Formats: sequence, C-alpha cells, structure tokens
Amino acid sequence: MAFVVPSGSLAALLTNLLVCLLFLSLYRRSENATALLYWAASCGLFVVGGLCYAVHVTLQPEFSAFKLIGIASLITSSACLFLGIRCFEAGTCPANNVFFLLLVAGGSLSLYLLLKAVLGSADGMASLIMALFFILSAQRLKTDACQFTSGRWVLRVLLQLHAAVMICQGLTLLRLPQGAYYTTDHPLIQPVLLTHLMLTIATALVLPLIHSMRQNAVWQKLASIDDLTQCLNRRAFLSKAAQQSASLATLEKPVTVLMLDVDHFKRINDCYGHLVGDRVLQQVGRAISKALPDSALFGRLGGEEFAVFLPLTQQAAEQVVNCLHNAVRQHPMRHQGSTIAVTISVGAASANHGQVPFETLLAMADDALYGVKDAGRDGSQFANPEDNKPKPLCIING
Ligand SMILES: Nc1nc2c(ncn2[C@@H]2O[C@H](COP(=O)(O)OP(=O)(O)OP(=O)(O)O)[C@@H](O)[C@H]2O)c(=O)[nH]1
Repeated sequence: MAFVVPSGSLAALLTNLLVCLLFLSLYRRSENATALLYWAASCGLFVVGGLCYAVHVTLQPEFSAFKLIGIASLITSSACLFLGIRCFEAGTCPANNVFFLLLVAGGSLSLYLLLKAVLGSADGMASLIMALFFILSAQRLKTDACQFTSGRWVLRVLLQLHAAVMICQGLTLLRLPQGAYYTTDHPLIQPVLLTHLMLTIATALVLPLIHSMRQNAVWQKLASIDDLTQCLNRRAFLSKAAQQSASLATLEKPVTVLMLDVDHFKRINDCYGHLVGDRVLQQVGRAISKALPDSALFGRLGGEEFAVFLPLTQQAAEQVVNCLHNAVRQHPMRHQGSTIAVTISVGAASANHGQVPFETLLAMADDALYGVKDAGRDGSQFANPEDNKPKPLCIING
C-alpha cells in the first residue's frame, strides 16, 4: 500500500498544475487581475514544492537542498494565495506585495530551520505555516462588507476547511518518523490528500466565479456613474427612478421628481473657463448629494442639469428642496481669492399616491423648471399633478 500516498501526491500536483494553467489563461484574458496571477503562482509554487520534495525523498539524503526548496515553495505557495486575496480585496495589487512575499518566504524558512534545529524533526511545520496562511486569507474575506456575500462565504468556508486539512496533515507529519510521509500507509494521509484535492478543485472553480462577479459589478458601477460629478448618469438615473416609481405606484406610495439646473452657468464658463465650470458642477453635485435624504436617487441628466427622485409627498419634498437651495448657496466656489456665487433653479412634480407615471412627472418637473427660469431663477416651483400643468405652489426667490 506504500504506493497509495505517492499516487495521491501526484494527483494533487497534477491538479494544482491544471489549476495554475486555468488561472494563467484567465489572467491573460482579463484586465487588471493581479489576483489571478497570484493564485496561479500559488498553485505553480505548490507543484514546484511537491516535485522538489519528491526528488528529495527519492534521493533520500539526510537533509537535502531539494527539501529546503520544496518546503520554501510550499510555504510561499500559500502566502501567494493570501496575496491573491489581498489583491482581490484591494481591487488592485498593493505596491508592497513582492517585498511581503520575500519576507514571508525568508521568515518561514528561517522558522522552519529553527524548529528543525530545536525539535530535530519539523516536516509538519510547513503544513502548519500553510494552515496559518489559509486562516489569514479566510479572515481577510471575513472583513468584507460589500456584495457577493454568498460567493465570499463559500470561499471563506473552503479556505477554512483547507486550513483544517493542513493542520491535520501538519500534526500527522509531526508525529511520523523522519521522511516517513511517502512510505507510511498512515490512515490520515490518504483522506488528507483527497480532501486537499477536492478543496483545490472547489476553490479553483469559486475563485474565478467571484472574480468575474466582482469585475461585472465594477463595470456596471462605472457604466452608471457620471464621470465628473460621481452621481448617477442620465441612463442609470432614468432607469432606476422609473423602476422605483413603478413599484411605489403599485403600493400607492408618494413620489416626487425634481429637475435642477445651475443658474447662468454659461456666464461662469465664459468668465472663469470650462475647468472652473467643471469644478462648480462637482461642487454643486457634492452639496446636493450631502443634503439629500438616503432614500433619494440623484443623477446628472447632462450639462448643468440634474434630477432627483424622492419617495416623498410634495409637502416633505418642499423641505428637501429648501435644503438643496441652502446647501448650494452655502458652498460657493472659491477661485483665485474671489467667490463664485452659485444658485440653482428647481422644477418639481409630485404624485402623492403614486398614480402618475414617472415620465409624466419628469416632463411636468421640466415644465415647472422653465417656469422658475422665467420667474427669475434661484427658486423652485411644484407642478400640479391634477391638471398635469405646472402651477406655482411655492416660489423661493433668492
Ligand atoms: N464646464 C462645463 N460646461 C458645460 C458642461 N456641459 C455643458 N456645459 C455648458 O453649460 C452651458 C449651459 O448654458 P445654458 O443652457 O445657456 O444655461 P445657463 O447659462 O445656465 O442659463 P440658464 O439655465 O437659463 O440659467 C453651456 O455653455 C455649455 O457649454 C460641462 O460638462 N462642463
């Protein structure tokens, strides 16, 4: 039965090699996915470590350089996985990763040699150090606070199981006589290797899956955000607001739509230049975002025109509109020692029982906005939903 363990080890090495190639091919196809490269390196180093260890066992010297390289590669392998998780979390590669990797490899090897000198036998220490990296990786995922909760939960469990398997392997090896790993038909070794295999395969499937889920979410976010102001862009705002409006309508809940326009923005551009104009738009966007309640949707429709969707009655929305005027006034732009006064005009339309389609509210709010501009700007006007015509219910002129 002595051949059972080596064949299990060979299967583990082959699996890691295939996973390494899978991650490498994914890495070549995806952009900015350093995590995949680290995960490929992790499996690659595991194969190198296993092969070096096998050469050492075949030659069977008392203590060979192959064993040392094998142990170092195996430990660095799990450290690479940890770095892959770090890159994944950061969304990019932290600058100090390579230095950290060298530190880990050097530190772990020194620890190994120290334990070897003190204990006489420290074969299992490599497995325990690997377990430590699996635990650290799982911990890193545990602190995650955003989406993909289920994918990350699965990955965390896989890493924790892997850590448990490595601890079992480590404790088993520590109790075996020197070099007996490949020759003893120990009852624990075979299940440990099998579990290692299955966990590697499972992790190899889950990792790219959550990686692509994350990429998709990042792209979706990029596609829905306005570059300049960081609020929703036109397409995202209109589609989200229409969706929310439809679901609120079925519940007969109130809905208010605001159209906001920066007053005399052309003058700002003409006087100070387009770059300053851009900064004014950013400032206005920030001020409005901060002043809005959490339930609001806020987007830039284009140019100096913004829109807000509020799940509020007209009465409640009027207070929000007042806050928006104040917020914009209280955050004037400073440019070369002078202050650029900025005001906004707001057209609004409410449906207190959600019975008016979103598109109609938007058009009514737009009409109301024209009314405010005609009335002199820096004010607001609510359209009357009953006759579908803008009617001045509230004018605040600055
Ligand atoms: N800096 C900058 N200017 C922009 C941007 N988009 C549109 N504009 C400018 O915004 C100006 C809008 O001018 P108008 O539509 O006449 O509006 P206004 O001057 O604000 O006048 P009222 O709305 O009537 O108060 C134009 O000069 C556009 O070139 C942008 O992203 N950045």
